Amino acid sequence: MPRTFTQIPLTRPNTPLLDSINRPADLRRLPAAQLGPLADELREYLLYAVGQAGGHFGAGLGVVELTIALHYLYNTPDDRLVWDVGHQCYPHKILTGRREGLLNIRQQDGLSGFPKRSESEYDTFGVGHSSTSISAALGMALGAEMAGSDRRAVAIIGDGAMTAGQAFEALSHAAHTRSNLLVVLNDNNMSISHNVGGLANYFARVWASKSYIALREGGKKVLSAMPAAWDFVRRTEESMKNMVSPDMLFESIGFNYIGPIDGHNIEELVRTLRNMQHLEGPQLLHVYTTKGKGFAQAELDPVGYHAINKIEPKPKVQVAVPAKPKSPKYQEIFGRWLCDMAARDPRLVGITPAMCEGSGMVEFSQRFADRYHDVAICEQHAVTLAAGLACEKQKPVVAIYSTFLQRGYDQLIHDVALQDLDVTFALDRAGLVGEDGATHGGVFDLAYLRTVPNMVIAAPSDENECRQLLYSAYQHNGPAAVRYPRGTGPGVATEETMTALPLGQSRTLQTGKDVAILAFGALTPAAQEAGKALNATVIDMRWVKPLDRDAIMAAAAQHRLLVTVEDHQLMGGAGSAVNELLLQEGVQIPVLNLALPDHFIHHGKRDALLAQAGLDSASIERRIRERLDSQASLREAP
Ligand SMILES: Cc1ncc(C[n+]2csc(CCOP(=O)(O)OP(=O)(O)O)c2C)c(N)n1
Ligand SMILES: CC(=O)[C@@H](O)[C@H](O)COP(=O)(O)O
Ligand SMILES: [Mg+2]
Repeated sequence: MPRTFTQIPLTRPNTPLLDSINRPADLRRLPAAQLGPLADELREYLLYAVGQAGGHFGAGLGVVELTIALHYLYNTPDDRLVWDVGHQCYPHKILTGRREGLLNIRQQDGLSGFPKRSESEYDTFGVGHSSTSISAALGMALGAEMAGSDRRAVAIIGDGAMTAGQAFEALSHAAHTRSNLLVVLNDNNMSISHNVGGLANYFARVWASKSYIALREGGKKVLSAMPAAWDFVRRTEESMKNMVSPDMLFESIGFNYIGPIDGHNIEELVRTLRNMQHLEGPQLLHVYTTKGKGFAQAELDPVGYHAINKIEPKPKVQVAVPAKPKSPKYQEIFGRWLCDMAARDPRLVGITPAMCEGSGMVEFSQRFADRYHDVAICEQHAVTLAAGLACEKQKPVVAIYSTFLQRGYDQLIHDVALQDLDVTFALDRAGLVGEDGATHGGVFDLAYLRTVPNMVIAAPSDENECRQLLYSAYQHNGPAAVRYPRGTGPGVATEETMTALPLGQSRTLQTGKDVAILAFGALTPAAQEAGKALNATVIDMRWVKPLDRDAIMAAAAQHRLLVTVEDHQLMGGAGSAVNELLLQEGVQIPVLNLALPDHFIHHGKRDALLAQAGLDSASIERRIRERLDSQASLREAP
């Protein structure tokens, strides 16, 4: 039985067995009887390391035994393990030579919080977004077949990730190719929030069906190579399964379904996986686990312990510091606006694809339960569902992380914008997100949204602007997006009243000379600071689409240099939009576009990453001065 911990160790625990494993080959030399004690040590080390570094917590604790069993039985890295989402990969990283590196996970230059091909040969596929593992593992299985290799491919996917369409697309195709692919369904009955929907209910019923479990336990675990005496048991089992088991689902698709088994019973895991290892064709092993397993509070509160912050050491000397009122995060500004708006407008419907807490929708989900839809990890469905609601004159608000809306892009164009439907997109985590890194960067949305006819896009510069622009976008009768960043803003108090700000109208924050800074969104305070030092004009543009044409033309006429500032890729972003406008208008003026460069920005602290990209106030000021200097020297040149 795995041990249960009640405290996160703050000093390095003694883990002699774990320390002897520097690669999975070391693990494979252990006698099976040592795997249980190893799981205890691994779990304790995991608690310690995540306490030191912060990061995803509950999911990793839930797959300690599964990770050990898979690396024990499969010849990794030659055999391919593909982790879905990847937030549960910390035990995998510990066993694959990155034990000490875990202390710096998600920190700049430290390990990535997700599997990453450039980090280790054991990380067979880069992830972060969910529900890709079966497709990728199937591709690997087919690739092995083509190369005449007998290497195996295993996808490990959670019940949350299994709700997405792509997972089913891949299952269906795997059934067609009959490839040697193992899908391990790690079912803990949790997404980040409680997993919702028919599939989740189905899995829960299976696990609850003790009679089926008892029958299966009394019988044979793997249905292959079955002696004749098992025929009767098998027939009985088949009929039981038809009542309660998901093999109705998976077997009718074309998978050989085994399970559910207890994913914390390492002996049973090893036995079952070993039996399945050489079965031909697509296999699905259903494993039942507990999110947060082994840490009492996380087991009780898996939502709260999905991820944790680093545990800060207590200062030796306590200094009395006057408490500073905590600024709300943008997600809270959104959540409050959503409740206020819903109280006013009975047509408002709030939709989240499995990100209730992160999107600040907990209060809304409780107060307006009949108008709240957590659709599970189904971004595409979320967008088209909203389109359908809008057809019926309801007012859907899709709260979605910028990075995850990438999944719903065709739906946004084809189902929403093309029909000019009245859907509001609250795009959270726009810009760099920090510790989650490149997989989660919300740095493409302006490029992919502003090319779409009928879309309007707002980029608020502070908390009150966010509230007012959400209101304005909601009032707009058509598709509208409001993008705002992860975390807190500059601390501007929000006005209770909501005022619709005119579409495509900016506000001038200060008037200066020579330089006009056109700031889009969250970097406006940094731009303003730079603008003060430079005595520049600073305009909070508010809208990326439509642009405030008149303000830009006036700024171009009155200054020597236009500067655009945004936390988005340079290509296709707001600065590009300004360039296009100037070109179309035939205006010739030097322009400096300050935005993110054309490479992926990996994990680290958001502020530090922005500074490195030259987008903090000091860098903005320096880059503008450099441009002014080079313009001056150009003018002086003979
Ligand atoms: C496309 C996409 N949408 C949303 C998310 C955010 N997300 C990360 S983990 C997670 C829950 C996954 O649940 P499950 O697969 O069951 O794993 P568990 O955390 O339960 O181990 C969600 C919604 C994501 N990573 N990718
Ligand atoms: C793995 C994943 O996709 C989520 O857990 C994500 O890390 C949440 O990000 P936030 O912390 O910004 O809500
Ligand atoms: Mg789950």
